[in-house]
Amino acid sequence: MEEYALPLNKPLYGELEVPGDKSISHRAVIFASLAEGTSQISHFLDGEDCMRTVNAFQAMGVSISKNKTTLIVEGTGPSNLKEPSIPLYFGNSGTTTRLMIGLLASLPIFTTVYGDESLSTRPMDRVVNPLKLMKAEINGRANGKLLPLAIDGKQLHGFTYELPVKSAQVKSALLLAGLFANGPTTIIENTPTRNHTENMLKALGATITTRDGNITLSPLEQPLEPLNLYVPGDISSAAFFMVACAIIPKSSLLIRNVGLNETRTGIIDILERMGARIQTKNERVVHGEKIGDVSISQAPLSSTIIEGTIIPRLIDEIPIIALLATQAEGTTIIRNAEELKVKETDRIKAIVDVLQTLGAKIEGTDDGLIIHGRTNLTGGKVKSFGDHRIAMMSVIASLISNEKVFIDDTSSVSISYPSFFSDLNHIITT
Ligand SMILES: O=C(O)C1=C[C@@H](OP(=O)(O)O)[C@@H](O)[C@H](O)C1
Ligand SMILES: C=C(OP(=O)(O)O)C(=O)O
Repeated sequence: MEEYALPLNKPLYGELEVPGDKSISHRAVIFASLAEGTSQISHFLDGEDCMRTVNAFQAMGVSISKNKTTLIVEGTGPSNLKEPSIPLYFGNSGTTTRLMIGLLASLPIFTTVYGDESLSTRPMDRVVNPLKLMKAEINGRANGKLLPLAIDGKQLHGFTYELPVKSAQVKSALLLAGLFANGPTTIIENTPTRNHTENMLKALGATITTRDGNITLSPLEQPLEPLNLYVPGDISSAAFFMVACAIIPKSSLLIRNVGLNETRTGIIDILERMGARIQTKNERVVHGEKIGDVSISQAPLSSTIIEGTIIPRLIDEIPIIALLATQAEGTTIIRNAEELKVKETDRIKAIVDVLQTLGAKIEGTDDGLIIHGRTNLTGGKVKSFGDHRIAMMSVIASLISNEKVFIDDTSSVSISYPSFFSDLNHIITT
């Protein structure tokens, strides 16, 4: 058990820039590798998940070098990607896996892909089944539902597909496959999910239209252009400190250069709605993505209902939003968030387990959570289930608990936020 003897209830104060956005970092490596020529990606997130994507392209012969958080990618173009001689290991990263399955299915190479224990339980049929409709040849455990998978890549058929799950990973996998198909691909999305793939494809010269939830992509006729990209700060990482500031008295923080793409800013809407003092400033568009500074300070909070189209706009922030709700007056209800059950762990169960242990009044439902606030959190021994977002939520909970919180393992923070503890130490007042 690790001990969290961080200064309890000390305000957070100052300025900070969080590491690059995980979703954009993955996509930047993929498109830079598919482009022909040299790309430069600065403020890249060098967390474990994004490095899995880097390693996959290195195994296919792409030269990628990293100097601090700047990546130089010598894109080979799709036809020069080599067949990897060993299986590709995707660790804990759902995004790497789903996106790469889509791409690999459409390239003329044979690959096998696998992951860690958590990833090996996560559903892959959500990408494998539609790819099979495009005539992909993919086999794997449980009839292709689970890793490991063997992918016999070939030219696929363009198609029209209505997404049955609210998932940007599925959408992106099919768009990547569609880039090299023999006709256009249309994805119908009833609830908008993060649109970084579409934004980047547009910026790099692909023919793609997005209207009323219909995304239509034409196969590439010429190579993608190399990128020169600054990756905005990850709002999903900033969310931990936004919430910490909202619940610790006398806190005040400015987080600079945060990605403010509207498909990701549900956390800001919820903080505003619950009464936190939060403002975005200095908004601008950098390489097709909105970016700005976020200032936040503590204020009395009230409960809310979180459901419907906002859910994909804050899906990864639900663990920290649950903690926020324990500090708000009244009952907060989260619905339509069944996707939480197939993340790194069943996050509905994990959130309830951690917060109940710390004395919160919280129950899980089939598609969300009910949280009765406001409660003073006690200390206790909690398990993070090897899930980075549960570990970081538990650390923030320790900051407002009356007694010490012991967390079994926090090493998973390096999956999405390797500098989480040093950033926290930087803004914590002593
Ligand atoms: O496309 C992406 O980069 C991501 C999409 C989301 O997953 P789903 O598409 O499964 O909802 C999110 O939870 C994940 O952290 C990153
Ligand atoms: C769900 C997440 O990531 P992934 O699906 O890429 O593993 C996450 O980062 O919270």
